[in-house]
Amino acid sequence: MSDRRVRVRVPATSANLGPGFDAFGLALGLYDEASVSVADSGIQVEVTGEGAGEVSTGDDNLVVQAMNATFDQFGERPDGLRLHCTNTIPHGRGLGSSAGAIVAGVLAARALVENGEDRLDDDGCLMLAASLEGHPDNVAACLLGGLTVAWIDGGAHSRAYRLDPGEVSAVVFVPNAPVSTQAARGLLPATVPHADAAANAGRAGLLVAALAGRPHEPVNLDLLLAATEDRLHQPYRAPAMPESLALVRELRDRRVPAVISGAGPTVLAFCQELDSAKLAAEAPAGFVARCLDVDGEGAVVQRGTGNGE
Ligand SMILES: Nc1ncnc2c1ncn2[C@@H]1O[C@H](COP(=O)(O)OP(=O)(O)OP(=O)(O)O)[C@@H](O)[C@H]1O
Ligand SMILES: N[C@@H](CCO)C(=O)O
Repeated sequence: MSDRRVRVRVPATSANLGPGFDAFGLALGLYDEASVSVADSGIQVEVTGEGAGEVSTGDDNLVVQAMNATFDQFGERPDGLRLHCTNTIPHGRGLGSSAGAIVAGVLAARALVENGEDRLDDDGCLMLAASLEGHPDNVAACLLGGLTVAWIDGGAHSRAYRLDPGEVSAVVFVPNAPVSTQAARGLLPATVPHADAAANAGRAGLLVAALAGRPHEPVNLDLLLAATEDRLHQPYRAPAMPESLALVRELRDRRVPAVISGAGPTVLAFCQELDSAKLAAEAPAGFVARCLDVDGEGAVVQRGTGNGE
């Protein structure tokens, strides 16, 4: 092991953004932090904030699983680990908590291994994290920050392209109860009508143009309204999150570009920063609203600073 301590900060992410199912991701300014130190024996996990008292504190903790999967790629596991997670990303809400946990684990393990960066490059981390998560959209945005478009080459190799979005803010409306990604994916049909796929392809292209067309200039929200239209996943998920779909419809009727964030049930609405507080104040009963900036940094690793306590 090279460093015996490391701290990793990972952003929340919103996947899909409407038409980009399993492809688009946006990093948001809400963060989890994992502090890890190598110990002589055993695994000790402490969690504060989101997930405390709920997620496992054993070997099957998601951050630990991702660390062990990464150590196994290097063919070396430390004798013991201390992990302290300080979480603010809510779980099972469509804000990329599982991707954050996986990316934190992969990057922490790589930083703890001798010459880790030379032996597992950033593309390798993306591939490993995506294989653990099952799809690449959230992990890509979590690793790289900004707006990401992810795809899978040859059925196995996850890749991603990062863009800087123009000036835009997000308000997330987070419902009280979670819906697991697994359950929300279970609602999707095996096939979709060709017309729906064609409609989504056009909107997905428009979304990249609308969000990333002019860095440092305000995003055109009228264009973004059209660009965030989706037919591939949101309608099928309505039975699991009817209030969220109703809120998406209500906001869109008022010309606010709103989507289901990731697998839901959070609703993400795009706006200009000046309007975000007003929009958040209109959160209906059952939702807690937060104004979030886009994160441009992605995951950040600090060596020698994790105390694992
Ligand atoms: N920091 C964490 N530590 C341990 N386990 C976590 C952590 N974050 C998420 N998890 C696990 O992942 C589950 C949530 O994952 P899930 O994929 O269902 O939702 P999500 O990632 O929050 O949303 P989405 O994938 O739609 O963005 C939690 O219930 C928990 O088991
Ligand atoms: N693309 C994924 C994101 C959630 O992890 C989905 O919608 O199921």
